[in-house]
Amino acid sequence: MSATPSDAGLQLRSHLQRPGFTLDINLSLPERGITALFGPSGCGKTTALRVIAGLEPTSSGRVAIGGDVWQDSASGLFRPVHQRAVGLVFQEASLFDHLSVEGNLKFGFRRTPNAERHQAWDHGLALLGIAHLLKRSPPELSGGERQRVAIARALAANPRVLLMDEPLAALDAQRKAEVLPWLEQLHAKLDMPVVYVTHSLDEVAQLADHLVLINQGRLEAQGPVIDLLSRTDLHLAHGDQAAALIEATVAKKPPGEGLCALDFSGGQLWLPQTRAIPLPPGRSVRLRIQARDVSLALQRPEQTSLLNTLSATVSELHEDGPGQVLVGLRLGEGANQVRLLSRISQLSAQRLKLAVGTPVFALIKGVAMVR
Ligand SMILES: Nc1ncnc2c1ncn2[C@@H]1O[C@H](COP(=O)(O)OP(=O)(O)OP(=O)(O)O)[C@@H](O)[C@H]1O
Repeated sequence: MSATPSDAGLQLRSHLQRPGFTLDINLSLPERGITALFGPSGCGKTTALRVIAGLEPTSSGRVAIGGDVWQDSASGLFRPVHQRAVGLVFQEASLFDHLSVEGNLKFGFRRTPNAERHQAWDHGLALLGIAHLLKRSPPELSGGERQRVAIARALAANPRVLLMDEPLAALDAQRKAEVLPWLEQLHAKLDMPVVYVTHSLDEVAQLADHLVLINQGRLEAQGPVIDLLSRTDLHLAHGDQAAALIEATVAKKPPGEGLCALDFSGGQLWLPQTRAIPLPPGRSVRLRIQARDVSLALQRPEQTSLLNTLSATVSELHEDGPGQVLVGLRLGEGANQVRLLSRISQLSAQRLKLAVGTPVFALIKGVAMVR
């Protein structure tokens, strides 16, 4: 069956009943990029991943990728896990200790047609940066290296979809930071959907292109991660972790020694140049701006050490915890408008007489370049 635009990605419709838990979701995921499944513990993220993999035979519904149907309760079709082209990566890298890294990767190849092996081998080694580890055995690898080998092994099977269940959860902060850049490039370099279960908003901000929010077995929202993180009707925009993401481009001219300028449709942001080699002009980056790092003023402050002050318009106001207000802001014009969040005290909002439509200046104390 050939793929049509409507079914080119991954379709998942599942109804599954357990004592005290029901999964009832209907998802349509893009054919490329990283989709993060996010939600509280026990909401059904791992179960959704297992349904895609064919590990939950009691689930009724439909699973299809690119027009290839793996499960369809209406016609009684259920392909078991070994007949679904899925790459699986778990919290703990389940490598064979008695085999070298090379042996583990070759095991991943066992169902890959010979003609496809050479390219998949080179691709996997380069993508995960593990060519120098081939002769080692798994006990001789760090936790981060083990996970990179586990991902390469999952890719060696030439899957249609890569399923990752909290692949960084068992690693300490330093190892996580070591593996994240490798995961980050998967979204651009893999020609397949990656479904990524996580508890970490940092990982969502850095890795995800698309976000699926699950709550108590049900779909709360799904869409591009940039849209969802700043949607004030969703819980992610509230509380101390609230932050907006902005896609920007490195500008041609640095604004000063040791600084980097980033253009986006709402203006320009300046950041300290933290890398020894300056980022090339035109390079796309993703920025994360926390709501608590955005203050508001009615006039542009003339004398301030802050690097970034942007004109914006108040688009929403919501009470957000005791004495706090979450302010939704719009920057830029028309279809290219960008959303930002600001969390200020209720007293400040009253003093500034903020209302929807008030023009303000957003004073930005911190900007993190997350990718
Ligand atoms: N093998 C099982 N048998 C019975 N119930 C299960 C089983 N595995 C999970 N559950 C239950 O199903 C529900 C969903 O679990 P699931 O592991 O999918 O959640 P999760 O969102 O991945 O959680 P976490 O973030 O804590 O890993 C929970 O109520 C859980 O207790």
